Formats: sequence, structure tokens, C-alpha cells
Amino acid sequence: MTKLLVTGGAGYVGSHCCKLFADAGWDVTVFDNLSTGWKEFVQWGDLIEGDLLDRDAISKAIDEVKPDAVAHFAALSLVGVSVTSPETYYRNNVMGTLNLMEAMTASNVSKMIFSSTCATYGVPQRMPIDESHPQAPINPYGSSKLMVERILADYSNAHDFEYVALRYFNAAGADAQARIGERHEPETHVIPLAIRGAMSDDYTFTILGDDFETRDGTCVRDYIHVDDLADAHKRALDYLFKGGKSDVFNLGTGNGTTVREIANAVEKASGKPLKLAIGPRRAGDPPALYADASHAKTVLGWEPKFSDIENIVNSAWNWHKK
Ligand SMILES: NC(=O)c1ccc[n+]([C@@H]2O[C@H](COP(=O)([O-])OP(=O)(O)OC[C@H]3O[C@@H](n4cnc5c(N)ncnc54)[C@H](O)[C@@H]3O)[C@@H](O)[C@H]2O)c1
Ligand SMILES: O=c1ccn([C@@H]2O[C@H](COP(=O)(O)OP(=O)(O)O[C@H]3O[C@H](CO)[C@H](O)[C@H](O)[C@H]3O)[C@@H](O)[C@H]2O)c(=O)[nH]1
Repeated sequence: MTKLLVTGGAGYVGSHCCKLFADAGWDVTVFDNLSTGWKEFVQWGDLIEGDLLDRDAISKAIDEVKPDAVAHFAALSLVGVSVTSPETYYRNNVMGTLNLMEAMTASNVSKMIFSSTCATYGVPQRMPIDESHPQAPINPYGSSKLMVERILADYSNAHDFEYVALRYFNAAGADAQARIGERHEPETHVIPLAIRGAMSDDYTFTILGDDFETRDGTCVRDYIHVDDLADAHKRALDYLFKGGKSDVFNLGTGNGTTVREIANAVEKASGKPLKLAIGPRRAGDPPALYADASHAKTVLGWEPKFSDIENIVNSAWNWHKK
């Protein structure tokens, strides 16, 4: 039976991937320090509670599980906090990954999939963004992810080590049965906050800028359903198991949705008007970001199936309602 160690499997994206990995008949063990994750999200495998910054703990977990591959989701990912506390981000995201990779090579575990991000591209020079777009992150979070991508590439050149880095655009939506969903604290992501505006009498959802050069003045982003992300991770692992070489893939739909369109979709899902205000732009927000994900289609045969914005928002609404 294929065995996987999943770091960060108690988090939002990781838990949805564990669900699909278990459905595929794979044996899943989660390694997570629960710093931003949730014990109750670990429903498809065992949990080893541990921190990647603890070298002994991760080495012990790798030795115990003897995984065929590692799916590495564990990271801190709040852009704003990474600007005020860069040391925490570099330590956790870069040193944590180095500890993991050293533990893997010491135990001859040679395959990894890694959660990267469109934040490694920085301010886009052209659209849609393909994998060859220059990478020039504009915050420490994005830099920490780019550093890991470079370490992975160097490791792959030097050792018997193959990886796939998946650069997600905006992960969104929730499990169709509402067992798990997006739960970040504090929450900064647009869909959960718009839903809060529809659910709570004392929360007003603020559109951060309506004077961008986009079709309705609000920012365009490429929202990809977490279950589509999970499918891409499963395919990336299959690719490595079949002997595929190290590679990097964008994961997005190629279509952009504006913040106003999100607000409209939330009103439709909830059946009530949203308490809404217009605020100033958030520093560092580019007007539009969307992916060219054709490489994932060509090599992995991956295409989004659940990422229609209505489906994304409805699944998120059902999870938050529960
Ligand atoms: N959510 C998005 O839109 C998005 C977009 C692009 C990339 N990503 C990346 O995807 C991954 C998952 O994101 P998410 O939204 O599910 O975040 P999340 O915070 O829900 O999950 C991260 C998990 O990692 C764990 N973790 C963090 N540091 C750890 C450490 N040192 N040791 C052990 N466990 C640790 C946390 O407890 C948590 O369970 C992250 O690497 C993130 O950078 C997310
Ligand atoms: O209350 C809010 C929150 C967000 N937005 C807008 O909604 C859009 C999406 O914002 P999110 O914070 O949901 O997502 P980002 O595009 O900023 O973030 C994504 O890209 C980041 C890097 O840039 C990280 O990778 C992050 O994890 C990922 O979700 C942005 O235009 C933002 O200005 C609002 O209008 N109101």
C-alpha cells in the first residue's frame, strides 16, 4: 500500500488533499504542530503532533512511517504578518523544510510534492501567468516559498530526489459534504470574509478598492476549488510514482473573478443582501492575477471540475453555515 506523510495535513488545503489521498486507497499520516491547523480536520489518517523545527521529531516520524512520498503543505502563510515578522516566516517555512528534506534523504525518501504559490511571481509583467514568468516576490511569505523552490531544484540536481512544486492561485471552497472547510484565524481571505458579512449582523464586508483598471473596478483573482487542488496533488504524486522528473506547475482556472462578483455570488448563495462597504486598496494588491495552467493539463492531465465561482461560494457557504 502506498504510504504518505502529509505535513500540514490538519490545515485547510492539506486536509482536503488527505481526503482524496485516502479515497485513492493510500495510507495517510499527518505531521502537524496544529499552530494554524485543527485536530478535527484530521479525518483521513493518523496524526503525529510535531513541529518541523524539531529535527528529531520529523526524523522520528519519517523513520516510523517510512513513506513512499511526502506531501508538504506545512507553512505559515499570512502575507501581512510575514512583512512585520519575516524571521518567523523564514525560520518556519525555509528551515522547517530543510529539516524535512534532511530527514527524508537520511531515510532514503526521495519524492516530495510542495505547496508553492502565485505569490512567488510578485507584480505580474504579463497575463495570464505561466511558469516561465519571472519570479520576484514582493513579501517575505512569497520569498520564503521561492527559497524553498530553489532548494528543491538544487537538491534534485545533487541527490536522488524528485519533486513537484505546485503554485496555487487562490485556494477557495470547501468539501461538498461540509466536513472540512476554510478556517484561518485570523481570516484575511475574501470569500470567508464576504460570507461573514452575510452571516453576522455586526460585520461589514469591505471591498478593498474599486478604482482598479478591471471590468468593474475591483481586483480580479483566479479562484480554484480545494477539491480541484487535491486532484492535482494526487496526479502530481502519480506522476512521481511513475518516474516523472522534477517539475513545477501552476494551478488555477485561467479565469478571473472580481471581488464584486464574489460579493454577488455570496448574496445569491445566502439569499440575503450583503453588508458591504468600499475601502481603500490594500498595499501590494495587483489589479489582476490569473494563471496559465496549460502545463498541468498537458503533463498531469489536470483540469478544474469544481471551480465554477457559484460552486465555490455555495460549498464555502454550506461549510460556514454548519
Ligand atoms: N490558502 C491559499 O490560498 C494558498 C495559496 C497558495 C499557497 N498556499 C500554501 O498551501 C499550504 C497550505 O495552506 P493552507 O491555506 O491550508 O494553510 P493552513 O494554515 O490552513 O495550513 C497549514 C498547516 O501547516 C501546519 N504547520 C505550520 N507550520 C508548521 C510546522 N513548523 N510544523 C508542523 N506543522 C506546521 C499548521 O498547523 C497548519 O495545519 C501552505 O504551504 C500555503 O503557503 C495556500
Ligand atoms: O476583506 C477583503 C479581503 C480581500 N479583498 C480582496 O479580495 C482579493 C483576494 O484577496 P485574498 O486575501 O483572499 O487573496 P490574495 O489574492 O491576496 O491572496 C492569495 O495570494 C497571496 C499572495 O499574494 C497568498 O498566496 C494567499 O495565500 C492567497 O490566498 C484581493 O483583491 C483583496 O484586495 C477584499 O476586497 N476584501
